[in-house]
Amino acid sequence: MSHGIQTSQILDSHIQLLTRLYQDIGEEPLHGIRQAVEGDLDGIVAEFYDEMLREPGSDAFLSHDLVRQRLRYTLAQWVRELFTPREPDAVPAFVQRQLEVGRVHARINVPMHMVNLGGRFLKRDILTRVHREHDGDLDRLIAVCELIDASIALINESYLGDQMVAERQSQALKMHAVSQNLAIECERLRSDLLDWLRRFMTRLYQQDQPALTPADSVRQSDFALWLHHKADLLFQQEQEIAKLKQQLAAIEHASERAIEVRKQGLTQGFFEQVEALNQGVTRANWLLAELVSHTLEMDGGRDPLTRLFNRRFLHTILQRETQVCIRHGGRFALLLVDLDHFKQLNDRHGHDAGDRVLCQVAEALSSQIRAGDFVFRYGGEEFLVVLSDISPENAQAVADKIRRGVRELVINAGDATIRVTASIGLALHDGHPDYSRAIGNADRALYAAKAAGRDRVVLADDLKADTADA
Ligand SMILES: Nc1nc2c(ncn2[C@@H]2O[C@H](COP(=O)(O)OP(=O)(O)OP(=O)(O)O)[C@@H](O)[C@H]2O)c(=O)[nH]1
Repeated sequence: MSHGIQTSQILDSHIQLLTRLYQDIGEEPLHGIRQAVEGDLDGIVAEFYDEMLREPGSDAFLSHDLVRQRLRYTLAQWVRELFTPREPDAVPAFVQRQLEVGRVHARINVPMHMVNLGGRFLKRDILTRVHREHDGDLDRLIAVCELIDASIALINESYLGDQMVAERQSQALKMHAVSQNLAIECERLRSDLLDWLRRFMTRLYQQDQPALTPADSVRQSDFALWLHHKADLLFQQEQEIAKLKQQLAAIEHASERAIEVRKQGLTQGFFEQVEALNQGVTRANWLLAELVSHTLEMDGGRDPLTRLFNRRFLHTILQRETQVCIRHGGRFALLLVDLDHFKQLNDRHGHDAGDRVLCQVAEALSSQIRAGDFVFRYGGEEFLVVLSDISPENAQAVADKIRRGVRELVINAGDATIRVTASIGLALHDGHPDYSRAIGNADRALYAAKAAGRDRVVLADDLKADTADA
């Protein structure tokens, strides 16, 4: 998931603010606050939890046993850390930890008003204790408010950034069809450039001394206007757009040269120039088509090689699966499928053969799952299968079927035939609101499958130590 929304400027201002805050409050008052809090940290956490659970809707992300256990621990840590004196060089790491809290909230889908409410409960509880311990010392009370507010602001900032990205992704998923307009626009532009070329050539051939005005320049074509005014807004591939602009400049140059040499008649040099112009236009049209098809693939969230989903919609899909499971019961399963010794395969048979293997494995995976399941290309030779609403036994059976399916593939690579195997880590969603736990579990199971000799399925639940973070 992208965390790019927190621009460095915003981060810097948070760092500066907190650095100043810690300096202004000073060590001694902070120790005092911490002492007052530390004396009854369990009480503060318990009250917080009880109060939050009284809020309608909070059980969706608070009622899981692991959350309960972990929350007690992490909240206590958070409070302790907030009121610990901090040297300026320790502030950036502290800021990063607050941002991470916001990201977890976004992943779990905790509504922001709940976070703010939590902040208010904490403030009230902590202020009460500091007031009692320090005889209502105003400076300390203000320090408590300022530190909690600054930290909640950071958490919310990062939460909003991630929610915005998630919202954009789910909009994009829904609006996928709209991007098809781009393909139509691309066709129109390509034919516009060809039209320009035809008009230009007609003039060149008809007139010995072509009197071309600036309006005849390729710069004035729809293609050029679109490229200079709109392409930057539509596409993110700056380098490709820059190439296209260079190509347009080359066409312009070739057309000016063609006018010059035409003045000497229909010479060999003229025909060479015409040929250069033709090639320039063909290349520009090719570059445009590449740009658009790449964008359509990215927009559709598809991996260009295998046509499987890329990671783009992973967050949206897993978050929805998690919510469905929490609301309606049932479990989903994750299979992390990694091809064995793929590097060797590439080295022995070449990268193209490796690509062919990936495509066939992708097809095999897609053919083994039900209509409501998803397959993602998760990384180079790694795939993630999401099996929705499935029992542990059935998930295990699908995983085995997939493993056997990969094993049975015979892929032709020139003279050779290639066989592959896959290791699979299987994890069932355990009801925890943060789906990244299930991914972590599948990852550990995959690692165990590799370590145990590959070409096998390992179930995360069978691993002894579950070191996942809640
Ligand atoms: N042909 C091809 N190869 C790729 C692609 N993406 C990643 N790879 C290659 O996949 C290989 C993965 O190698 P490793 O991560 O070392 O894993 P491995 O060789 O499969 O070994 P194990 O996973 O331990 O069994 C690398 O050599 C990558 O270059 C791709 O799109 N096409």
